[in-house]
Amino acid sequence: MTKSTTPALAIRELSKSFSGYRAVENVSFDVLNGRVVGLLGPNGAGKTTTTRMILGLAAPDSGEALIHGRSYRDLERPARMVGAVLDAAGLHPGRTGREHLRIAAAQIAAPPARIDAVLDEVGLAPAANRRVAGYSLGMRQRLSLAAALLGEPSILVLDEPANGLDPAGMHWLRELIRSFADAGGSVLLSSHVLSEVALVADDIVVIAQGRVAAAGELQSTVAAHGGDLESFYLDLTATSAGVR
Ligand SMILES: Nc1ncnc2c1ncn2[C@@H]1O[C@H](COP(=O)(O)OP(=O)(O)OP(=O)(O)O)[C@@H](O)[C@H]1O
Repeated sequence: MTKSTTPALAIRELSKSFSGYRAVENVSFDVLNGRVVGLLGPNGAGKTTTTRMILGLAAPDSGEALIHGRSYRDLERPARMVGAVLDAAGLHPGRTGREHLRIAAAQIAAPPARIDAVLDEVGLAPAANRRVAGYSLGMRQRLSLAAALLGEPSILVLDEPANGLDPAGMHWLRELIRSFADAGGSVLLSSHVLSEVALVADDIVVIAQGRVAAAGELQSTVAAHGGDLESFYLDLTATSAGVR
């Protein structure tokens, strides 16, 4: 893991508009080393757009997203720094899980031995030689996570990673995230499942209508409000029920 006193992720006044529509406005927050940060917000709040800017998949209009002090596009070996699970839709149905990982490993020059290691880590080894077309949603999520772990990154950016996982899978994912952070890694976890976030996150960032509505250490932030994470979240986002 990368040891550093700078934040693993430093999001600084990020803004992004689409055809004049301000999807993300002046968003700033940090993800510190060894912390799990839950990124929460209603549909259309700007979470995915923020995540895409962190990963260099969308260019901000202003502001910056720094990964250990550098933008994603300036990283020499980004997959060794950041692993991302955005959605499982990009998987080719005709390829096996192992073939997917072989291609991904070659792209980032990860040693072939990593393929079996990550298959074991995500519990997909028994299905590795089956075509992705026959995978359940939860198995596809596990495969995406395996690909994210190939480069042994110190940061994980996960967008709805629990989608499709069964209760045992959710428990497994929580343990994986927790042990990743306990070993010094950092996790940005975007999720609508508040109960999952409450169980695993150290810090939360709530985005509503493109802006940061609240950010801070989970327990103290929720305690200061009184009630639980759900009532806190619902109060903060009450004006943005329904998509923008
Ligand atoms: N490529 C794009 N072109 C035009 N508008 C976009 C584009 N990407 C996102 N938007 C708009 O920006 C806003 C923020 O979208 P974003 O996907 O970031 O929200 P989100 O918080 O991830 O939502 P969800 O929880 O539903 O995934 C939405 O109003 C969306 O319609």
